[in-house]
Amino acid sequence: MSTEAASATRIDAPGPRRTLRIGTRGSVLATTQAGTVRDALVAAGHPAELVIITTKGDVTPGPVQRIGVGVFTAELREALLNGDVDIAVHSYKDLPTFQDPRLVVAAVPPREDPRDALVARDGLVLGELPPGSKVGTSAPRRRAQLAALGLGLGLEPLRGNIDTRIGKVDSGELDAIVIARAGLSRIGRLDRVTEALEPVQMLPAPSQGALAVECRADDPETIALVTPLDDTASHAAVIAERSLLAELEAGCTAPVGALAEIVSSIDDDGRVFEELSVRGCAAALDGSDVLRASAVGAPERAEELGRAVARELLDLGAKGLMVADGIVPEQATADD
Ligand SMILES: NCc1[nH]cc(CCC(=O)O)c1CC(=O)O
Repeated sequence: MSTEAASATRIDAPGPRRTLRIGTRGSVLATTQAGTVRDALVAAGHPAELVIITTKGDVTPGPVQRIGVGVFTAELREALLNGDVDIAVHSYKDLPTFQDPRLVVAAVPPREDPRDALVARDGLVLGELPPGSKVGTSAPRRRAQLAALGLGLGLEPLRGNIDTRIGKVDSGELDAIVIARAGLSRIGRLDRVTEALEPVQMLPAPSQGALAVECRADDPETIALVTPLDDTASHAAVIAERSLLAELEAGCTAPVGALAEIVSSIDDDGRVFEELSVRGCAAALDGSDVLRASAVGAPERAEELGRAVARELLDLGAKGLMVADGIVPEQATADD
């Protein structure tokens, strides 16, 4: 077979094999996450490579609340819209709730355990930390819920990548930190978790532990390649949690927690069926008050369930609680 014939065969084949370009931030966590998407695409026979993109959140020090909306995601979305990459992989909770109509989240891969994790000195759990212990976390949601526990902990600001954060416990600068368990899991550091915080004490950030695999809305070819990576249960949970957040008109720096989970129920005839349980909370920043609400229903009604829980929180006075604390929803962004 001549070279010409070989190349003619390739051109005639359905869907010529271009290498898919996957945009990601450059941190170990981000490249590990995006690497799982690349590996899944390659395993399915679609060549793919990572393209590192630096975001404002990577280069700007200081509290993320002050830097602006979408600090970890705006440049990735720009690269996607410009056609510099075909796919962007984000930590879902870093995405603003506003969805650009030119982009679609084509897949939510199976979610990691969404809980927050305590990484404390000497293997301590939360209840063993003496009053006055220095606990690092910048997310208002975590600060508020920790304060509400009434343990007398000293809450300290915390930013930087996961290793930097853990380093503050190792050096003795802090007694403990609270970070997403999913981040530790993805980079193989679960051994450092001294307690996974139960959602009754600490509801995670909406969509924590989930990835968003985003494509251009006008690129059906890439969307079709990415769709098989979607996990229906994870996707439904994230839709519920984010519609809750959107209905509250709050961003990821608001003291709002949400967790949706598929649970098994039994009907009158003894048949097992699946439902989506949605829990949400809105807290005063100082932890003086935490409002809670929940709903259960068919997973197909994820968006509606999330909104219903949000409306119940609003009826209970969530807006006043958050606005009184100086949280301006329009400025809210992700540092959770
Ligand atoms: N912007 C911070 C951020 N974005 C995603 C994660 C962890 C992984 C996840 O929740 O999916 C983290 C770190 C943290 O909250 O401790």
